[in-house]
Amino acid sequence: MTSHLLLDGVSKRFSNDHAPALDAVTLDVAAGSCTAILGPSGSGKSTILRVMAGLDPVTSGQVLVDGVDVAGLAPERRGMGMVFQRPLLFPHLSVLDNVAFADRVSGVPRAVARVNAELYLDMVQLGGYGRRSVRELSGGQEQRVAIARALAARPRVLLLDEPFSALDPELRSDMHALIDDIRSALSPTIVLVTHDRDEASAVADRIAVLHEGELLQHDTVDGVYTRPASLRVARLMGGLNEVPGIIVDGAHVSALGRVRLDAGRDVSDGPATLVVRQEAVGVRALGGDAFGADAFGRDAAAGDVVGKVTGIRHLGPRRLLTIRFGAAGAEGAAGTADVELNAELPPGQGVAVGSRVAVTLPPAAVSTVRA
Ligand SMILES: Nc1ncnc2c1ncn2[C@@H]1O[C@H](COP(=O)(O)OP(=O)(O)OP(=O)(O)O)[C@@H](O)[C@H]1O
Repeated sequence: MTSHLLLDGVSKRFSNDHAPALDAVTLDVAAGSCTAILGPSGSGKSTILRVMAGLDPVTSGQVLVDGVDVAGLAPERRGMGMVFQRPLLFPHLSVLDNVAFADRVSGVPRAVARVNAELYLDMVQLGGYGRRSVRELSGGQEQRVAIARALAARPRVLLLDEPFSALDPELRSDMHALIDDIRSALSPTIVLVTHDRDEASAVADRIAVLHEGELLQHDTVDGVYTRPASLRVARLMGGLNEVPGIIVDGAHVSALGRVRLDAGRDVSDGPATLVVRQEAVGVRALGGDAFGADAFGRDAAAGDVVGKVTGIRHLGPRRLLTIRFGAAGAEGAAGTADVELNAELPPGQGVAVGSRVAVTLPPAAVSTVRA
């Protein structure tokens, strides 16, 4: 029950007066995998799902399921199930009959359809709720029924359009676990639209980043976080550190000094902006204990660069430090502009505004983006 899904150069224009909602998007989703479509409001996330589902026709390009162009197929014949932000259940039907609906439409006798529906209700942990009216359900339960109803049509591709955005954080993480269960039991190909990067990384194997209808990057979760294809992707993924400079002999040179780059990256000479996640920056209080990411260790002094803490912001139990380098902070490479880095620290040892700290940038976490 799984299919390979390919968008090949898909564009969608709602009107000639406006920019396209999708602009020559090529997106390859492997059978049985889960891709999250992430992007700001208006970037084309819902449109991409709607053209996959056949709810909107493409302007150009193709949607291929297992290599077959589905342009001529009506939505219900594409082997896809869709779940929307609002569950859109049939209010006049019981929970069980909502889930049995797809079987009933395709001519399965009521008794058999109801037995099948029970199986899908069990899968979404609503066994025993079948006789209820949908009006008696909580928001999270309604969304589970909507998922069971989509699964009962045995889709090879499951399209989820922000289905959890109206739920509170605890329910959302229950739903993420439910998606894992569904993947283990049925292995459908899943495309999930979300504007929440934490949700994308919790649920998906890969993230596709959309901006103004353009696919900026489709990569593993680690890939989009630690090897962003552009500064826009880095920012959309919540990256805070951008250090302008120049690559010379395999190292990035800036106010941070020379930062060695992983040999596997593009290290050809020329202007480039260094990006490094705030969680990956190792910080050590000078003269004090080490803290920050353990992997860098307190003895990793060789690559350290010294700066001054100019700000601290609490992020729940963690803290986000702003550290300044260069003439206004501490030691920096002569002749280069001042620069700031952000470093996210786990709970534990304190550091005060004004303290001097040594910062380590592990080569595996450092990436560069061409200007
Ligand atoms: N039916 C339509 N008619 C005209 N323009 C549309 C239509 N649907 C979407 N658009 C436009 O296409 C672009 C992409 O819209 P879309 O709904 O796909 O974005 P989105 O990323 O899902 O946004 P959001 O996160 O706010 O839901 C927007 O500029 C939107 O105004």
